[in-house]
Amino acid sequence: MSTLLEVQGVSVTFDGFRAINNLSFTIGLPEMRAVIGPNGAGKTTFMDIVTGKTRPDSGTVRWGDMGHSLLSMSEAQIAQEGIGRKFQRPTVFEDQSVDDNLRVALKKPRGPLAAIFDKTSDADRARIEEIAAEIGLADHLGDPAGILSHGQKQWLEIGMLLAQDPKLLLVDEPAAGMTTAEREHTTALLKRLAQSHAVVVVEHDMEFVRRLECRVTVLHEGAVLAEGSLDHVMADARVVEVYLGR
Ligand SMILES: Nc1ncnc2c1ncn2[C@@H]1O[C@H](COP(=O)(O)OP(=O)(O)OP(=O)(O)O)[C@@H](O)[C@H]1O
Repeated sequence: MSTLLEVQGVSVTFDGFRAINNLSFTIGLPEMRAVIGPNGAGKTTFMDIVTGKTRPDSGTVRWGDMGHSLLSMSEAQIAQEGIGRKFQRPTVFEDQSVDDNLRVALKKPRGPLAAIFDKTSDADRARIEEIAAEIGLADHLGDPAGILSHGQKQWLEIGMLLAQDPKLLLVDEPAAGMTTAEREHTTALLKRLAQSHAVVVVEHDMEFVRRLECRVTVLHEGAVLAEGSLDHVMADARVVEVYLGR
């Protein structure tokens, strides 16, 4: 496993309030990591920093073998580098088919002619089918995304991220609102993806985190409070305090 992302000594202040406080965080490739922490711990702000939406006041964010700084890149450049983010609410194109949703998400140079003639090459076709099989929607390629269940929409959005060939996937509360069967499917999908990607899952649901069977980072007041297996961090008195002491 090599280091893919290294956040070091990062701080962010909003109107005098220090939301991220000297945060350091490293993730390798491949790896699955769960990030947990009470409300306001800084989980969303952490993802905003990695994707370039929020710029830290101090610290470094390095990426890849060459340790390129993400802080000098735009949000679009960071996405291009291979960082994909999935927000909690699915944002698929409801009127378009599953197939079309995946096709528009494919990473490739799109000149004006490609857009006009809308050609799908054999390689694109194969990639769409491969992704649809991976996310469990191979039998739904012709269906409008709007008729999919909540869970299926979430998987489609993960598929749309995969179409961009990311190295790192940031996934915000993937299990929220899912049925038990959908949660199991999601766990299996994320675990498979983590064999060849870095996957960071921000999640409040401890049962879901347990099923991911991965290293857990606990954030509190914008810094890492504890790190290790879920059992390890949950046995830490400081972690118990921040969860139960409020
Ligand atoms: N743009 C902003 N302006 C002012 N304060 C902000 C801003 N963004 C975040 N904060 C504050 O920074 C702190 C960290 O917020 P953040 O959303 O990162 O926490 P979180 O761990 O994702 O919380 P939750 O689990 O509730 O989503 C909070 O106290 C929040 O109110």
